Amino acid sequence: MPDDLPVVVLIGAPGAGKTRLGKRIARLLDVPFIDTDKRIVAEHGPIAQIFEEHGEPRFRQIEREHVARALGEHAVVALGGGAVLDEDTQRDLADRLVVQLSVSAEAVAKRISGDRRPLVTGVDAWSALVATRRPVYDRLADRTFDTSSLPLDRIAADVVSWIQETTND
Ligand SMILES: Nc1ncnc2c1ncn2[C@@H]1O[C@H](COP(=O)(O)OP(=O)(O)O)[C@@H](O)[C@H]1O
Ligand SMILES: O=C(O)C1=C[C@@H](OP(=O)(O)O)[C@@H](O)[C@H](O)C1
Ligand SMILES: [Mg+2]
Repeated sequence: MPDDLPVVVLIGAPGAGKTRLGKRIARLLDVPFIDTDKRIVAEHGPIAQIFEEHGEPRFRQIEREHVARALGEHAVVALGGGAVLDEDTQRDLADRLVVQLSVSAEAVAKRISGDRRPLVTGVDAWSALVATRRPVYDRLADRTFDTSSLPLDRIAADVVSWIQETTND
């Protein structure tokens, strides 16, 4: 894998586990971990506040800048769930190794209760959001791993094995 490209990019629904699993996958592979949302928050403050004060389009603009930068770094990169809506990001992801993390509505319900994500106000809102995005996630992903029922460590190990098989070909 070239030094200036991500080892893997994680995409998928909010609550699928991109942030948590990304951290574990990076640790197992001994490479840096980048969560684009974390960088956005460090620079601009809480995501809910950006949405409130400047609106979603401004958040997507800021997000695109951070995604573009992260996609040029050697790391495990976890994107926010809506980052793939950007057409430039879709183009960029076409030649990166991309893993989609998926989760069922039943499993996500527990994970998103009391959530601070502005677009995820409940399971119905989550389901509607994911239904519109699913074709994009599916089109961009080289492989999908479901996170609904297995423990995080097991999924991280499965993703790492797959990355190693794929990149050793
Ligand atoms: N495989 C899993 N089993 C149980 N809980 C999980 C699993 N993956 C993620 N979670 C939980 O779901 C919540 C959302 O995970 P997070 O990594 O923030 O998702 P994302 O970044 O995809 O929105 C966290 O509380 C996390 O602990
Ligand atoms: O799905 C979305 O549009 C969003 C998902 C969040 O990230 P996670 O998918 O990591 O929760 C975060 O980027 C923001 O609240 C918007
Ligand atoms: Mg996340």
